Amino acid sequence: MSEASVVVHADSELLAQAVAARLVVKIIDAQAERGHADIVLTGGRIAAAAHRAVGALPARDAVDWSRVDVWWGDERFLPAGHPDRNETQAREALLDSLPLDPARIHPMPPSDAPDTGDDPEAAAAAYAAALAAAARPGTATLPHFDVLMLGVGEDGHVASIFPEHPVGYETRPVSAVRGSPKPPPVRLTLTRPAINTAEEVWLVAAGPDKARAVGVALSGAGPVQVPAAGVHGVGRTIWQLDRAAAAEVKSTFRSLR
Ligand SMILES: O=C1O[C@H](COP(=O)(O)O)[C@@H](O)[C@H](O)[C@H]1O
Repeated sequence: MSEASVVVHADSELLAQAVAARLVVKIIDAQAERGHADIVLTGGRIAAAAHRAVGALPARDAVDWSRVDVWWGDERFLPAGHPDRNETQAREALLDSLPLDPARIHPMPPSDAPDTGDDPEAAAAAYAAALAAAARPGTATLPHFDVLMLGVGEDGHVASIFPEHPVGYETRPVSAVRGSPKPPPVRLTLTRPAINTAEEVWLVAAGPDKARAVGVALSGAGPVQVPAAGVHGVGRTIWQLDRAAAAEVKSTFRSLR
């Protein structure tokens, strides 16, 4: 398991810009190394700000967007185009402005998909099949994720893995989530074993409401109690925070910007 590093930025705007810059460089490096890149997006407010920041970066043109596969770490199980879907928000904030190959954008199924309909378990299985179809040679179920981004909830949830929820024990790569404590109640999520195959996992959090969850997650909490404590990249795990979110992080971890 990789050691986590923590990078703290002065405020949420700088954090979003730094995440965006880091993402563009990561994609450029992955394309140089492998010919293409697989990135996993997250939802939430700081993710939306980072997506907008990528769109505003001149260096975005150094990426060959036609060779980027876009996946999601979780989704709110709602009809296609619903404004609360993580996919809808990412498309509006960034994806619609990039020359991506539509066949390489892989949203989790909506609740009105023609094949899986309003059945979240069927939708989770369909997403698992899409991931398996793109699996790297020699592995059965998942692509090589160059970078997988995660927001962090006030309760310490990541993706749609909520504290003490049965999904915290799931071993399949994708799961339906019923009874989410945060609306909407039905969601889809990559599970902890799937997340932990990514080369880099970035946990991104801003604002004072996240300080407690971040501090506890970095203090050795259990992964079912505090899901943010249980995720890591194979190569790197990077917590990218603003000062407010980092307020309860022990000083040994902090690298102030
Ligand atoms: O519902 C969700 O919330 C988290 C965190 O969102 P934030 O607005 O508090 O930053 C997000 O990471 C997750 O993808 C999303 O589905």
